[in-house]
Amino acid sequence: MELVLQIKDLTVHYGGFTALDHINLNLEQHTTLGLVGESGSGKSTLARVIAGLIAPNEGQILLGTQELKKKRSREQHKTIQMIFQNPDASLNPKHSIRQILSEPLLFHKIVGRTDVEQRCKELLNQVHLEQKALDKFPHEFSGGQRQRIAIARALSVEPNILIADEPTSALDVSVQLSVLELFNTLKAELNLTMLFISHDLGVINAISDTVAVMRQGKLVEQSPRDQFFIRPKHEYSYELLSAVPKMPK
Ligand SMILES: Nc1ncnc2c1ncn2[C@@H]1O[C@H](COP(=O)(O)OP(=O)(O)OP(=O)(O)O)[C@@H](O)[C@H]1O
Repeated sequence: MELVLQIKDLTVHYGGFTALDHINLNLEQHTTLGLVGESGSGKSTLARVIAGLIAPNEGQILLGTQELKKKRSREQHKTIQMIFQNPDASLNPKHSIRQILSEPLLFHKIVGRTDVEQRCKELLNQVHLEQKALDKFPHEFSGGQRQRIAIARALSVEPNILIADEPTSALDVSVQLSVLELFNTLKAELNLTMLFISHDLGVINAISDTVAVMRQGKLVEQSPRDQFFIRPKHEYSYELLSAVPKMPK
């Protein structure tokens, strides 16, 4: 299997506090890596460094064979897209859904002007929203629908890697499952490569091919999903698993 992303000895300090401590992690093409760990273990920091939102103090990020530096090219920015816990982080409230979806399509020259409308409709279709959504604004949608729009926006530029940071955690329990199912459908349909962050082991079990565990800024385990849930390698993973009252599946 081809490695699309390699993280080598990645370290991030916030002042005197070490949020990431020499992290090594590999992401294989067309697979989903589930990143799990307690609150404050460094999951979001890792996601942000990979997405280029924070510069690391030490270490390397390799995209294929190319090293991602602090200053990234437009192409490199396009390649890794991120979905946040709160969809509003990536949706401008003053813009219609048409504007929200067309802007990255045109900026990154994914399609020409004449094809933008059609591509926006296809993107909405992909996230199971109706085409009439194009004329509306973010506040006219529910939280789950807004997350679908954020997903469509991230997918619009045809990224190589999608990072989803707790994408269902801020949603009502009733819609969490449908958004998770959407991720699973998209994963299969589009052959996505994903880094999927969640503190919820049920969610991790449902979406991941591989599971990585973080604790206090360190990566303590990276194992195939089934192995992690049946026979984890690290003592801390056992602790996490035994803290869950009842696992789905
Ligand atoms: N900008 C910042 N300045 C200082 N400390 C920070 C900053 N961002 C995060 N931290 C600290 O770094 C540690 C890791 O935070 P991070 O958000 O990466 O963890 P997390 O595993 O994603 O947690 P959560 O699940 O609660 O989001 C935490 O102790 C946090 O308080």
